[in-house]
Amino acid sequence: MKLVVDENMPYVRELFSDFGEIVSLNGRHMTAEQVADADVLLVRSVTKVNQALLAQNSKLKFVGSATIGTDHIDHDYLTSRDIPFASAPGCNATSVGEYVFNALLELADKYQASLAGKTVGIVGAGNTGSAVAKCLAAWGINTLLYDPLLAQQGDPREFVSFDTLLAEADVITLHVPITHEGAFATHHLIDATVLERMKPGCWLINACRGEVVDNLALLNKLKTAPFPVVLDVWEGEPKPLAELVPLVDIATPHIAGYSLEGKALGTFMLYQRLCEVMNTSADKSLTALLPATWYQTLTLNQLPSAAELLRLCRFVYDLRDDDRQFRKIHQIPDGFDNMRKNHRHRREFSALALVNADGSEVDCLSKLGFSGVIR
Ligand SMILES: NC(=O)c1ccc[n+]([C@@H]2O[C@H](COP(=O)([O-])OP(=O)(O)OC[C@H]3O[C@@H](n4cnc5c(N)ncnc54)[C@H](O)[C@@H]3O)[C@@H](O)[C@H]2O)c1
Ligand SMILES: O=C(O)[C@H](O)[C@H](O)COP(=O)(O)O
Repeated sequence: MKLVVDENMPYVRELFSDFGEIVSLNGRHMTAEQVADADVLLVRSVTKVNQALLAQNSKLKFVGSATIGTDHIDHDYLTSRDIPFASAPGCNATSVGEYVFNALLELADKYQASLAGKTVGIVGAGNTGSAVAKCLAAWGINTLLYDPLLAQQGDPREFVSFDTLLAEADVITLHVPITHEGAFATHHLIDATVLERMKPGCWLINACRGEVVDNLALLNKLKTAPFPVVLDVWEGEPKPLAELVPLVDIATPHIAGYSLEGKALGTFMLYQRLCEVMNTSADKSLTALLPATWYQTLTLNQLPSAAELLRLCRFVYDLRDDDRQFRKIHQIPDGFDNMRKNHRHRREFSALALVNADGSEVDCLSKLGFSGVIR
């Protein structure tokens, strides 16, 4: 079999070599000719999988996307061709949760604000929104959930209306898929009108899809009435609105989900699904592939202050490094994609084991709400 895969997918050879020949390609520029004789196609979010890409291929047996979002997939077309498809729901949700938590700590530090008194409005309470809520709950930070679809489905959590969210949230963080139709379409959910309705000075974080925020409206707002903004995703990726970048507090190139664990789990979930489709047993283990837990001696109090917590979070993942690099490269041709391709995968908190300088165990990660072994 021939497997055509996005070159930015870790552990593909370790997991899929038994199935046949692996051809790694640039996902953004994959062509119909390149996939014409593929038996299996494994992509990430930058490959549009549709009739234009697949029309020349009559033997495709499986398409997988190692991502949470599936807006790049023409599901109807795959169904019409009877081609099995799998994505990787939730694979990088912890990574996004930790990114948003780190971003909040950075903003609090920059503006000398306390997170304790803030109310964080989470738009979309699925896997990534819930991961953010978990981190915040562990620190006693008040959250409001807005997710009319889950509310309608009888999810037992408490939800608020969009009006309440806008009226009460001191921070709004976005965790919805990009959708263009229906009562709850998310395209430009945050537009000029909504930006005016947010509480004055409300912080805004977008780590879902760029088009959920009207970037031009945001630019115009920031020019006249600046407020704290974190953008991991941009309208028009890989070419973000150049004028917008200097006006936001933290700017990164769609890497909120780029922990090693998150990316690896995406690949692994496709491996499991392909094994099912091919009726073969999945005998490989993700744990065996990931590098060992790493250890570090830090001097920390059992209940870290905000400053200590920030230091710990920066130790695991210093968001400022990605922000600094992004500002330098975002206008260079291919800068956005090259930064993503060469991104040094950060580890999640679950991969970290901490001991105090005196050798005692540090308990603060459980306080953070992150799962994992703490030694
Ligand atoms: N920046 C990144 O690296 C990154 C990583 C992972 C996912 N994402 C994006 O984030 C999106 C969400 O991921 P997830 O794992 O939480 O997905 P999910 O499907 O688990 O949850 C999305 C939630 O949004 C809700 N929703 C849909 N429309 C809504 C609306 N108009 N208002 C409020 N809620 C609405 C849904 O009911 C659902 O509960 C993905 O679709 C993807 O586009 C980005
Ligand atoms: O939907 C997702 O899972 C994320 O947006 C994903 O992490 C984006 O990364 P990419 O697929 O572009 O490498």
